[in-house]
Amino acid sequence: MTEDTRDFSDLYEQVGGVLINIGHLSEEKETAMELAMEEAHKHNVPIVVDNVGVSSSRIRKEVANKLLSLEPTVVKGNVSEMRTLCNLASHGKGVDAAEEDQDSSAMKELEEGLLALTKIHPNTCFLATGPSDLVVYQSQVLLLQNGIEALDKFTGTGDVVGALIATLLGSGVDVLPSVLQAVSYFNLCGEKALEIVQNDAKIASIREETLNQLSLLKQNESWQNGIKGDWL
Ligand SMILES: Nc1ncnc2c1ncn2[C@@H]1O[C@H](COP(=O)(O)OP(=O)(O)O)[C@@H](O)[C@H]1O
Ligand SMILES: Cc1ncsc1CCOP(=O)(O)O
Ligand SMILES: [Mg+2]
Repeated sequence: MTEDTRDFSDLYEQVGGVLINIGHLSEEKETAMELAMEEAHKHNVPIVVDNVGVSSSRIRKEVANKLLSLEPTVVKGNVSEMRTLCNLASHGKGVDAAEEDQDSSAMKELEEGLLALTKIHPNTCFLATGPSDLVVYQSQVLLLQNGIEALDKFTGTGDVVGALIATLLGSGVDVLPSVLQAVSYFNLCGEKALEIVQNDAKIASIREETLNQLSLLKQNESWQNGIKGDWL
């Protein structure tokens, strides 16, 4: 909502959760993001960091590491971005993940990399998104399987997932259920959208219907029955 540090004292009286997205980075924003995290801790507000584009520049990686050292509640990114955070080779370009980083051996390597990170950052939950979504929190590992391919084709999908996690954390839901429900809810919105637009499966139609479903899917009280995933 803001990058103006003068806003912080008023906003922190109102917010339940904060989302720090490094997508549009600048030197000024780096300082603002660090301050936002310090203030969040003072106000006991949970923090989500979205490492947008971290595979594509040295500066982003430095910023991501600095933000990680400030103990966010959740750190997320697509699988290529999270490989960069683990110091694994990443094929990510710009804000996009690469297919080479999504196969099963790459996912196993990423799981091990994230488990190693949780040893250093036991209070942070890590989420790597893609065709399967890997959640690693302390020694727990969860692989989620909902979603549709089109969610990788339009920009801003990972951003929405980050916002949903911050919203759930901000309303008092525990860390692991917040991440699990946010990812699964968004991906089920995509699945429902594809079902609805099947005769018009153009990218903008799927996008629009996925966004419609953000407010509609929850009207089905048993939406959680559609969640697919396994503990590893
Ligand atoms: N090929 C895919 N199949 C199913 N779901 C996907 C696929 N790609 C991405 N998603 C879903 O889209 C959302 C955004 O993921 P992703 O595209 O990896 O992140 P980002 O937008 O940050 O690059 C996540 O909920 C993820 O599970
Ligand atoms: C927030 C932001 N800043 C620059 S591009 C972008 C969007 C990133 O998109 P996605 O969430 O699909 O990775
Ligand atoms: Mg995306």
